[in-house]
Amino acid sequence: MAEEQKTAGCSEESCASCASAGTCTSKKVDMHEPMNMYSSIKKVIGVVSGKGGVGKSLVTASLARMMRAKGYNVGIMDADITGPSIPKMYGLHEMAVGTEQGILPCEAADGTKIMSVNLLLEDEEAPVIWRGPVIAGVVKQFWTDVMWGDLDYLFVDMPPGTGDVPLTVFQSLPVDGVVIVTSPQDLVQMIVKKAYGMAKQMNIPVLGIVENYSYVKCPDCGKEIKVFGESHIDEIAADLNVPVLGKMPLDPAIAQMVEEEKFSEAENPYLEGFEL
Ligand SMILES: Nc1ncnc2c1ncn2[C@@H]1O[C@H](COP(=O)(O)OP(=O)(O)OP(=O)(O)O)[C@@H](O)[C@H]1O
Repeated sequence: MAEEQKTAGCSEESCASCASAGTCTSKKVDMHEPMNMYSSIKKVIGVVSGKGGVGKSLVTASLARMMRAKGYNVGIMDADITGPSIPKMYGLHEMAVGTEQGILPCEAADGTKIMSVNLLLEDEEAPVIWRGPVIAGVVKQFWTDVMWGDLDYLFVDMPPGTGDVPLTVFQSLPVDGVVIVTSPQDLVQMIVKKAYGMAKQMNIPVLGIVENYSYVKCPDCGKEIKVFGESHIDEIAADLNVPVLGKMPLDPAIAQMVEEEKFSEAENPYLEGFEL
């Protein structure tokens, strides 16, 4: 294995428990890819989940909307290459334009800049059947070849789990922090800990946890029904010493914004009151 591969992303903790500890002579190597020369990005925030289907894309877009409503310049990199959902949420169906200098992200109605594989495909319904290294290469290009312009925040919607693409993003992009999205189910503790453990090993701060599908509010009596059972997110967050940023119900109003492709007008009252 190449020296860079061995050391890049090693944290002090992972070095301490590594089989090569004490004998490893290699120095840490910065594997970050160069940002496109027409980009200036102040903060990169990854949105991760230990498993699929927890509403990670919805939380990514909600965080982007929250910062956009505060007046920040915001971008979303849809790194969920095989399951891209961000452009549709914002009603974007055009193709991104490329120039000699790079690719221009598409702009949503609220000014959010978006790049996704769906904005590069002739047919947005065509499946992406690419092997891991090709997908990882595309994600890197979203950083090196996309002309993001001046952004205060770039949110990266990661594919679920702790596989190849999250690893590429963590190694190639200067990620300032991650937000973990989860749902209140049996396996949640184990799954959140996996996502948390990966960020820690990569030396990336965990900014907090968002619980989605926490409850459903009865439209008649207002009672909160815990469809997936009682939440344990507060205990898990306390155990990991990270804040809970929000608990989101399954909300038909939010689902409708997505369905109508009008997320650029969406407000998510369940994710407010914190700084990123
Ligand atoms: N709190 C919520 N209220 C209403 N609808 C929601 C909520 N959370 C997610 N949804 C809807 O559920 C669907 C799946 O959400 P989303 O695409 O964000 O999941 P995901 O975690 O990104 O999926 P995957 O990880 O498998 O790619 C979307 O149609 C989304 O609009």
